[in-house]
Amino acid sequence: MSTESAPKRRRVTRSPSPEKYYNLDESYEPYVPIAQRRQAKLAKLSSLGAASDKEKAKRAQEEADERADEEREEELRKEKARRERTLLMEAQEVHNRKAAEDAQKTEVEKAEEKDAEILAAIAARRKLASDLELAKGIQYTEPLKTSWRPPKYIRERPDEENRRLREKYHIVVEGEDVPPPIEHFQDMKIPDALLKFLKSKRISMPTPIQLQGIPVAFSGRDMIGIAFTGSGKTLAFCLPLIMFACEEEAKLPLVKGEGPVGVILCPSRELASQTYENILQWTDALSREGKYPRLNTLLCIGGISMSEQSHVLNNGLHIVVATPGRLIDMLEKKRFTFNNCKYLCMDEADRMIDLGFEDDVRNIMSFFKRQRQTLLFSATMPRKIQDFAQQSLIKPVLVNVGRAGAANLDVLQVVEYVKQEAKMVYLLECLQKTAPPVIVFSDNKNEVDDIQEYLLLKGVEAVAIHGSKSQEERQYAIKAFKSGAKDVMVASGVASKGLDFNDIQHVIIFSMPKEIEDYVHQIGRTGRSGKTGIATTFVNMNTPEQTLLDLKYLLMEAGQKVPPFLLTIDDPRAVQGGSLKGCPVCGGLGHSISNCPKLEDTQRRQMASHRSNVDTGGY
Ligand SMILES: Nc1ncnc2c1ncn2[C@@H]1O[C@H](COP(=O)(O)OP(=O)(O)OP(=O)(O)O)[C@@H](O)[C@H]1O
Repeated sequence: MSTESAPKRRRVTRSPSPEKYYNLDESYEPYVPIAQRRQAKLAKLSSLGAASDKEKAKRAQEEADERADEEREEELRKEKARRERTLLMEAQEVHNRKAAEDAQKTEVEKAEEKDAEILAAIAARRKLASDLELAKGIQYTEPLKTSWRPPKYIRERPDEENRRLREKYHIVVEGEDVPPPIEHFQDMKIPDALLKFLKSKRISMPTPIQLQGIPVAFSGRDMIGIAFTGSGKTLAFCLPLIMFACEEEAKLPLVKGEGPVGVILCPSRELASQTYENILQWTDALSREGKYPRLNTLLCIGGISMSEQSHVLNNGLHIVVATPGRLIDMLEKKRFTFNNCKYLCMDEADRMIDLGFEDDVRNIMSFFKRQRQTLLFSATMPRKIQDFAQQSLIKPVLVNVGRAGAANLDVLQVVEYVKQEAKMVYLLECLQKTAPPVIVFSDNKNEVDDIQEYLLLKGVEAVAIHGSKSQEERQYAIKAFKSGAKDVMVASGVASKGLDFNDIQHVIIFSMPKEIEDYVHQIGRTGRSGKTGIATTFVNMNTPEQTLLDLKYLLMEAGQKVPPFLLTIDDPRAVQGGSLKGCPVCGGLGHSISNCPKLEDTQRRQMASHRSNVDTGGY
């Protein structure tokens, strides 16, 4: 509306109207003068006074009820508080009692309790058996039967004589009805053709692990075989499989699509290749004279083309030597089956069962359709792994030559303190100690490459091998080194376990591995099959103290010279008066399970949280 067009009005001042200042809805209360209000109140009061006695009594009752309710609530509140106080006091008492008990416990006892808790958590691991067997509750109770028997004179030999023989060869056995030790290959009923071949390789008398292990395996028994590096374990588990395969082939020849009858599992491709080569030599020697059948063996490892071995798969297959990954792949693709497989051997078994491979092993076991003979071999086998493995074996026999994890006594161990920056130069000097071949170990792949480069620059013929190299590079390095074309092989842990190189003169450990078991395997590349060798190890302030302690005790156990800087390291357990048992997880003598380098940090953390959950009732 335009102000122009509106009619002009006179501005009038008026008192504000109720419409302007108040909202005229139900809430509007007109003004009541005070005298009028007093009048109304009096009237109301007098009407109240006139209320019936009944209503008064009712109101009084309600008030009494309310008061009673309040009192009851108050009582309950007090009772609850009293109970809470009692519980708190009890908890406090328990806490005080526990604190007093703890205060009385020595540090050693506390440490032992903690170790026991960690061990219990490890023991709770799932049994090492196929999921199918576990699910169906299949449990075999008797070992497999074989037709092999020792000669009569050995069968009739008194137990006392068997015990004496074991003592003579430092063999410790555990288990029921352990088959007798046999001192001569001939008495093991090994075919002449094979004996002749072994003799040509200067293998004429069985080593301790062979003289007890082969009769155990020939008898069809499950076994755990532990003996130091280079003591001939490979023959001890391959020979029984070869003889078993011969027997099966003689009974009913295998045709395409049938077999294998036995499998050997290895933790690395290199070790599997080496075992495969050995089996080829031994089976060739057997069949050469025509009395024994030709056996087909398949190498089943990653990084190689399987089509090259199609001729093996086109015939009946007797033996498979494999690494877990490729084996599972082949089984899943049904390139062969384990329907008739009755022999499973795991070389370097502690590694196979160890955290990384445990599930693969279970998976592989689930492909077996019938009872099998299971054998586990290694130079290092901590008690905990032995116990764990034993639950999965049927009436197993433990054959132990020397302490599991002990160093080979044929290796002269030298430990030197070398500053980090001086290592390369000192390595050159060290290489002069012996003639080639020499292996240099470092667990760091980059360091392996650096060392090789440095040696090549200095004119040393060196090859290198580690897990990041291609399979061809790895094969080339091993071939060149084995053939003597190269003097030095620089290697990471991959080459340490089980590899059998001819007459290694010297092993140089450029970087001390954290786990003492790895050290034992690494120095074990020299001093094999009765020869002697030298191992030089560089340590410095980067080497963890507990590793140095493990090393110190290992040197002492092997009667080696302990350098002064190792002698000065005190063992906290000894200082506290604790017992100096080997770690049940890695076998290291210088620490307990709670600071075992092998128990990975994450696992330790998991266990700690398990413990605190139990402590606080958190489950
Ligand atoms: N009875 C024997 N007499 C002499 N030499 C043997 C005998 N048995 C095996 N050897 C030789 O000893 C060497 C080491 O054998 P093998 O590789 O089986 O040792 P290992 O115990 O498996 O060692 P590692 O623990 O390092 O794997 C091989 O060269 C093998 O030919």
